[in-house]
Amino acid sequence: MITAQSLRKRYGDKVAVDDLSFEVQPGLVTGFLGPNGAGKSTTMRLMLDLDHGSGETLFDGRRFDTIRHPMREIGAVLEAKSFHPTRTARNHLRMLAAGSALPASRADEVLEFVGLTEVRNKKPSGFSLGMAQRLGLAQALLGDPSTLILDEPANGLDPHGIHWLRDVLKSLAAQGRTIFVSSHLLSEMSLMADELVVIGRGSMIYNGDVDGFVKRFTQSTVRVKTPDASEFVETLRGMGATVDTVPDGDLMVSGVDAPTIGDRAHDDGIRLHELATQTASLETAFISATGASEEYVAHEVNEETTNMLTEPSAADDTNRGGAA
Ligand SMILES: Nc1ncnc2c1ncn2[C@@H]1O[C@H](COP(=O)(O)OP(=O)(O)OP(=O)(O)O)[C@@H](O)[C@H]1O
Repeated sequence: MITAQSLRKRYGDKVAVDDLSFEVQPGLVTGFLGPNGAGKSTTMRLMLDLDHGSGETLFDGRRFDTIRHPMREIGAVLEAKSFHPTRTARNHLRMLAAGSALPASRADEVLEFVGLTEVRNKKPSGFSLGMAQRLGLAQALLGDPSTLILDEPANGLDPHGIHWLRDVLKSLAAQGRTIFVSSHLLSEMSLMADELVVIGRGSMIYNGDVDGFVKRFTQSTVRVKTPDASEFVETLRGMGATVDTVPDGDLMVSGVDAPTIGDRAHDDGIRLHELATQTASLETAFISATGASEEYVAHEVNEETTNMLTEPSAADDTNRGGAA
């Protein structure tokens, strides 16, 4: 288990991580989410003593600096391409294995596991981002650690690679390991993570299970298919529901749950052909939860803002005229 307590980090006047405390449980995948610049990488660096700040992180009750062979307990990948510039992938891992009193054969095992056996004698400087991610994971798994901390491990992987990574992390968690992983791929995170830590501008927004996050930050909608729609709409609005009609005539109802709608339809003799609760996506919940804490806000995409990219300004016209 990881216990992070009161983590804080400033860069000059800027507070990058602001009093973050959370626990990461073994046996589960915990996703670490936040908009760009929210402080995820800084938090991970603080956890691993790679950055100076305040607060404390305990791994199964012990501080990082008291662990004799950290690679055998904590596997981490914070930067995809941080490998020795001249060594081959295999030698890079063999050196690390030696430093942690692990057998050299372990390098080949983890290379095989991540699918890099064919390129093991090549230098990682020539690797694609996806290959570098696989090598990073191999490095993290070298010491068969009980804890994994991975910053954006899916970045650069193709769809097969992402699918593979998900299966790997879920099965490592099922073995009882503690997995803490950041990602911007929310659809992937919704398939992979059991728990979430969500931050914005360095502060905690949510810590708990994925379903709880979606429920807290979105409103579920009930799709109602009925031949008596025009009659039932008024009833539903009278119950305080918000009702929209979609093109096929179904009603999209929010503010009242499906059992309440079904009971009322039954009482009023309304015929229901379908009643389905539609839960919002993790992406919708993320946007709702972190919108106010977004640091880098782009223009909304509409015709006017798109034209900013394509229409030459008056000044440009003048310049072009001058140059002609
Ligand atoms: N070395 C640094 N010097 C100054 N400011 C920094 C430094 N590193 C990070 N920051 C600032 O700290 C804040 C948190 O950055 P961090 O990289 O931890 O965010 P992040 O959540 O990992 O972002 P992203 O999702 O874009 O990778 C940002 O505002 C960033 O500009």
